[in-house]
Amino acid sequence: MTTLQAGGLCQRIGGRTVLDEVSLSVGPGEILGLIGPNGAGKSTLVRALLGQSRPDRGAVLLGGQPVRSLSARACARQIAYVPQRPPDGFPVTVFDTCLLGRTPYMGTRPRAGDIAVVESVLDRLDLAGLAFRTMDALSGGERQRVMLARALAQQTPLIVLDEPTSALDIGNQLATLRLLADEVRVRGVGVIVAIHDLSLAARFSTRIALLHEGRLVAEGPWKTALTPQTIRQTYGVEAEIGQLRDAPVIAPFEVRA
Ligand SMILES: Nc1ncnc2c1ncn2[C@@H]1O[C@H](COP(=O)(O)OP(=O)(O)OP(=O)(O)O)[C@@H](O)[C@H]1O
Repeated sequence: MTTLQAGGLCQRIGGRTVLDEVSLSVGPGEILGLIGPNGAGKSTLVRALLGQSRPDRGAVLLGGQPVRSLSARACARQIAYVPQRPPDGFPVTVFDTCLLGRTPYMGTRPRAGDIAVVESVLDRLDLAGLAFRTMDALSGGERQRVMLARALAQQTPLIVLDEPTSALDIGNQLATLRLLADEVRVRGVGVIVAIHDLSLAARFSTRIALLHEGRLVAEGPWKTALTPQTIRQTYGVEAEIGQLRDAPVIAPFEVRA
């Protein structure tokens, strides 16, 4: 199985340091929850991990190879990506959008196996009823779930998701994270998920990476990475941390004066 490793990533954009010596890795069977306030550098880090940008310093290795040395097809066979903002809607059906996830394996046309994978993923995400609706005729949350379906159809050992639950109601947020946890448990994939909900991040991640002003300020199990001190330091809020039915609950109360 494939491991994604980043070492010493530094990036300056517009005269500001947005990534500062960031090192992390994710391998099979892990969910790394990437958290941090707005502007902390999560999306910038995700772009570097995917080989979509070239950091000023540091390296990203995918399966031991520099990610930017791999062809788009080789990369897409190893990492699926769910973007922060699904495309606004374009007149392509949900089915064909998911079929795009099979592109790294296809010749000029899909085979029966590709169609079967897409059908099965749409069933699993309860999207079969929308299969022949076009993307521009979907709600924001439905579009976001189709992007997740496309990533699952890609059947990669790694999945990187940038705020995949931002447009979802609480039921679909929970369903999405449970589905990722199942992928990790059943298929042994490795997941990096950037997410703002600290309770869900703590509950579903095997490790948390907390970014602040481009620096990794804490990394490890949620109980050590998410403390009242680290939350105060990064978000500027006073938070209470508790548990309900064994699930962590992290509630913000006061914004620090
Ligand atoms: N093209 C750009 N030009 C100038 N600044 C940029 C550019 N892209 C990103 N930045 C800045 O880099 C910083 C990190 O942005 P990034 O999108 O990685 O943050 P984030 O942690 O994903 O934030 P959010 O939670 O709001 O999505 C921000 O201050 C942002 O304004």
